[in-house]
Amino acid sequence: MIALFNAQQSKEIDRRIIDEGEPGLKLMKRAAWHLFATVQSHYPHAQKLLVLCGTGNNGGDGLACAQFALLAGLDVSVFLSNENMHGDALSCLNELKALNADIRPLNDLEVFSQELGKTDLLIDALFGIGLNRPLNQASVQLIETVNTSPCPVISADLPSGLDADSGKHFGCAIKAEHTCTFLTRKVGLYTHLGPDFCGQIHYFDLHANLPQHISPVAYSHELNEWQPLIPTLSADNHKGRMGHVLLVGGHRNMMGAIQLSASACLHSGAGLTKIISDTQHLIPLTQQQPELMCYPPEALSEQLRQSDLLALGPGLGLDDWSGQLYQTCSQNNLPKVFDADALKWLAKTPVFNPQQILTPHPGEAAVLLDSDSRRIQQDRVGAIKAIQKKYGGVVILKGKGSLIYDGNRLELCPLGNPGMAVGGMGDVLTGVVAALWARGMTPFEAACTAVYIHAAAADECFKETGAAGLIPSLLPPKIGRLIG
Ligand SMILES: NC(=O)C1=CN([C@@H]2O[C@H](COP(=O)(O)OP(=O)(O)OC[C@H]3O[C@@H](n4cnc5c(N)ncnc54)[C@H](O)[C@@H]3O)[C@@H](O)[C@H]2O)[C@@H](O)CC1
Ligand SMILES: Nc1ncnc2c1ncn2[C@@H]1O[C@H](COP(=O)(O)OP(=O)(O)O)[C@@H](O)[C@H]1O
Ligand SMILES: [K+]
Repeated sequence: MIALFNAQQSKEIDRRIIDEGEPGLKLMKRAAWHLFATVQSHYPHAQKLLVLCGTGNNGGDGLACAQFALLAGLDVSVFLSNENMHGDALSCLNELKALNADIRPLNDLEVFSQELGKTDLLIDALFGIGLNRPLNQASVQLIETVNTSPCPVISADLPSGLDADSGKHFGCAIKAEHTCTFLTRKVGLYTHLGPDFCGQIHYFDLHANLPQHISPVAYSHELNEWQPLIPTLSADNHKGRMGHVLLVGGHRNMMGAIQLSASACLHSGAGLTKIISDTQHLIPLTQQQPELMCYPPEALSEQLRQSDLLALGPGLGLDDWSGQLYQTCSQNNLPKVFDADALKWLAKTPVFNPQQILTPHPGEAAVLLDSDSRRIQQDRVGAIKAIQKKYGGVVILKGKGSLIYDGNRLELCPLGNPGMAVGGMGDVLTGVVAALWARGMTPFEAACTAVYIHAAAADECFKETGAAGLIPSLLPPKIGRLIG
């Protein structure tokens, strides 16, 4: 399990550690030592190092790293955005000056660019967690110069330009091959655009005693911490114990959506997987997957009485046919998983219900909050909390760094890959969530376990097929194996 913090908490932790007697300069030197050790282990042949330093303590990390590199015999050039430094960063600057280091002001982008062309590796120490406003034009141009150069980058604490809280950037951000992050793991490294900019993340606690009473924004676990929570099967197991799931959706032309959910639900171990769908789909659905029990819309009320859990939305549609099914389902008090079009129906007449799991992607989250997906992505943590507050239950906000929130705990799943951005991938997740909840897990555990297993199955598949070959129908058998 790892804990994820935002910038304000990270600053508070930093301050407390210093207040308790650990000098800031010592922490800075340790951070710099890890930066330099990362240079040595990942770029052992680098001879010429360029260190890009801002005016804050992030710049201080860079200056202290420059000192280690210089003492180790590397050819080091330091570019300073501004000489206006203070505190520990100023001490590091003075130490470096005493070594007659090559320190230059960043006042000519052309000179910087030429130097970068002769460099084996860049240390990015321009901005850390102190970045709190949009970058000015000069900083944007500087970062773009770095990003268009072939020179590899190690970022100190986080890629400069990235928002430690949300994973958005403040105009643009440095694209690093490695990011060495210190004291806390920042949530923005793991969600939204963060993973695109960070490269490989290395965490260093700087041998400090982290204060325990600051609760993190979110946690992240390993897949194998969720798997043991899946109920085990007794020798005299029978299908009545494994949950009866009713899936509702699959309007005309959208049979595939409900079919994918149903297949995932079956492979996740549900005792009975039943479908209410367009009448024309009933025979093909059964022919393709004989284990499924398929019913026409007229059988909905009867089947609601005979099921443990309802999953509503994949391929449901938004017309009268869909609306009638939605009305009947929403009035029923079975536990419910809402996905896809069901979320759009829910947004029309919001109801607070603790017995539900909502699975929006950012576009659907925007509908639920009457917002737009760009704003959702810029503050995914804020968005999932707002949805949960408005609608209740457990919410899964999908996308890179999928979040799961129950009003109390926030989990971030770091697994998954961009090949998952293909129609039908979310329908598969719905089936897994429904099956695990119906099998007796708590809704939060079912949601987390399903998200991790779904993403892990997609990562496994990606290794075999690549991104383009990763299609949702390949996932259910892999999901079955991961569930066991
Ligand atoms: N004890 C410590 O002091 C430690 C600090 N550490 C480093 O210190 C960093 C935090 O240091 P700071 O709080 O000084 O923050 P930063 O080094 O991120 O920089 C803040 C500076 O950048 C300026 N700034 C913010 N947004 C800007 C923008 N858009 N355009 C131009 N300038 C902007 C601020 O006015 C301020 O001067 C961490 O990220 C980490 O790298 C680590 O060395 C761990 C220990
Ligand atoms: N870039 C990505 N990285 C990780 N996971 C992703 C990425 N893009 C999509 N996903 C995952 O793929 C699934 C897509 O779901 P969704 O958008 O609802 O698809 P659909 O509605 O077509 O079934 C979600 O689980 C989401 O988290
Ligand atoms: K940085």
